[in-house]
Amino acid sequence: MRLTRLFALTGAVLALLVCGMLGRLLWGEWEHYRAAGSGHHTLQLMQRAMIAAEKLSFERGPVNAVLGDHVPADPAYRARLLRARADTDQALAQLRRELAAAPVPAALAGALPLAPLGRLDQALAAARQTVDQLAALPPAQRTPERLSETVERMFRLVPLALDAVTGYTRASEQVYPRIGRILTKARLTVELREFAGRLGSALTVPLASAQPLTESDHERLQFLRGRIEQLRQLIKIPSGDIDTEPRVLAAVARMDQLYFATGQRLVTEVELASRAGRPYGMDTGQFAQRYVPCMSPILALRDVLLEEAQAQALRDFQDARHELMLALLVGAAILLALTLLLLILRRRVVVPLLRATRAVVRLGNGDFSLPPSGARRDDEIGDMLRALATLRANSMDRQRLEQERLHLIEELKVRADTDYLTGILNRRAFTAAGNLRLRGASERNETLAVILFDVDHFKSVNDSYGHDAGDQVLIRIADVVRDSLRDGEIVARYGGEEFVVMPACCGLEAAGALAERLREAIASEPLTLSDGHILRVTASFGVAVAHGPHAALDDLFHAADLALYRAKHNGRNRVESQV
Ligand SMILES: Nc1nc2c(ncn2[C@@H]2O[C@H](COP(=O)(O)OP(=O)(O)OP(=O)(O)O)[C@@H](O)[C@H]2O)c(=O)[nH]1
Repeated sequence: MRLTRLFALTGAVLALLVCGMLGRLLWGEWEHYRAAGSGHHTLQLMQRAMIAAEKLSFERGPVNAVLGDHVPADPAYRARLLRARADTDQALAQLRRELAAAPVPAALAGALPLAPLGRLDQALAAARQTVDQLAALPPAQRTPERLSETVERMFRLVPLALDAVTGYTRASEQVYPRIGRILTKARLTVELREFAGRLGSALTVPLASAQPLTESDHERLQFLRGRIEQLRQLIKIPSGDIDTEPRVLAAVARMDQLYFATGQRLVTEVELASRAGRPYGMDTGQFAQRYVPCMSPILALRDVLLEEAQAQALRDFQDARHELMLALLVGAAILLALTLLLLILRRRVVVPLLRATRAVVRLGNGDFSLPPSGARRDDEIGDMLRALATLRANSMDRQRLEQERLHLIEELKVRADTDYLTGILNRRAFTAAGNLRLRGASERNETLAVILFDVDHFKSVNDSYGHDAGDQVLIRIADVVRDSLRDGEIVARYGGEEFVVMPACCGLEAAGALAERLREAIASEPLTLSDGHILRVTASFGVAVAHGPHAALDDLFHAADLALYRAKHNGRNRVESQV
């Protein structure tokens, strides 16, 4: 796999892993944040439902007062009843608005008892109608049965509202278990308030009719007291930090003092008066005026608990939002760091490595055009690039040396084949070339000729003008002969003042003619020495040919040498051919 692809793949896998981890973290924080938000909302719904239940309980007080009064009822009692009804309607309307404004999460919708609210509306309208009808009757016609039935109808309203409270409490506990215990206590206080109200209402009929309590009334009072005490104990069961909160402790103490001491003593007084056959000394309205305020600490305790739960939910909501923001920031920082790390790795490692690889490949191909960059870096990549630069310099040196060596070999080769004085081929090179040509001529069944010539009286040139002048004569003769030859014809210095020519391909006659032309060229060319002297020299030529598969170069030379000898002997400056 290519390095770039491996790097891209590694980067993608790393990014995926980090994104997965961050996604998991963010999802957890988001869930926490949402749960805290939902908990906060359902808590508000629960509070609204509790207030509605409380208002329904309150409404019973003015109802009892109106039903216990004459016709028309005391306008103050009537006004209280209307105010209580308006308060109840307002509380229910607020609960509905709250529900409509910010619906609870779909998962909880089933847990929220919306149906009881509809039933409550119908039951409330019917109960109020019954109250109004009974209040319109003269007190004598308000039989205990009708009174207790009407009061019972009012009683039945509260459980419907409490159903909603219970539903919202469960929903709150479900989405937000942290405040579940506080909410349970709050719900118990609502129930306690309801039973406290019922305890008071149980005295409505006897007080309204100024009749003693029946055994059934006593039993009912007994039952309600038991349930109230039970609820009181349940509320006091320790359930965590909330029980040590000073505000909660103070609210519980006030409830004990005002309701469980004063309020219940009032009920006991009525009971004792009934048993002793004494008048009660108060009607229903007067009883309610003394008893109802004693129940307010119960609701105060509920409010304190709810405020604590709200505060806790708000704190958690803010904490969750803070945590979510922090997780988002940390996530963004991690992603940024990863991206930067990958970019730095790419820039500092991968790209230099790829460049170095390209440089090495080019070096291998003898191309030094890409100098490795970044050799100043103080790290391993820098070490590698410096080593690469050294390798490149060494390779360049080696290539230069190799070129010099080849040049030298070529030069040596030329020198080995060249006569140092005249620059034409020397005897060794001529012999090699001659053997090659002779072999080729034998194969093709052709004739090969050789012309051997020697400068006449050369010793006297040396003697008369000096050795240097002799050298100049030899150089000049070589030039003259070389200029006279055609392609494929070679000339060599055979030794001393003796030269040899090999024509391209010709017989004895043509070689003789060539020798004659060369002789004439030498003889007719005046040679000007460096000191200004002008010389004319001649040469004698011997021509011989070889033919056939067994021809040897030595024999050919020997034959030419014999012919040359004859040319010398016959007067010099002439051409003699093999006989
Ligand atoms: N200047 C010079 N002289 C050379 C060189 N090689 C040989 N000689 C001289 O050539 C002369 C040859 O002389 P000889 O063999 O007597 O022949 P010649 O004087 O040419 O007489 P013939 O060949 O009989 O015509 C000698 O004096 C050699 O020293 C050379 O490279 N340079």
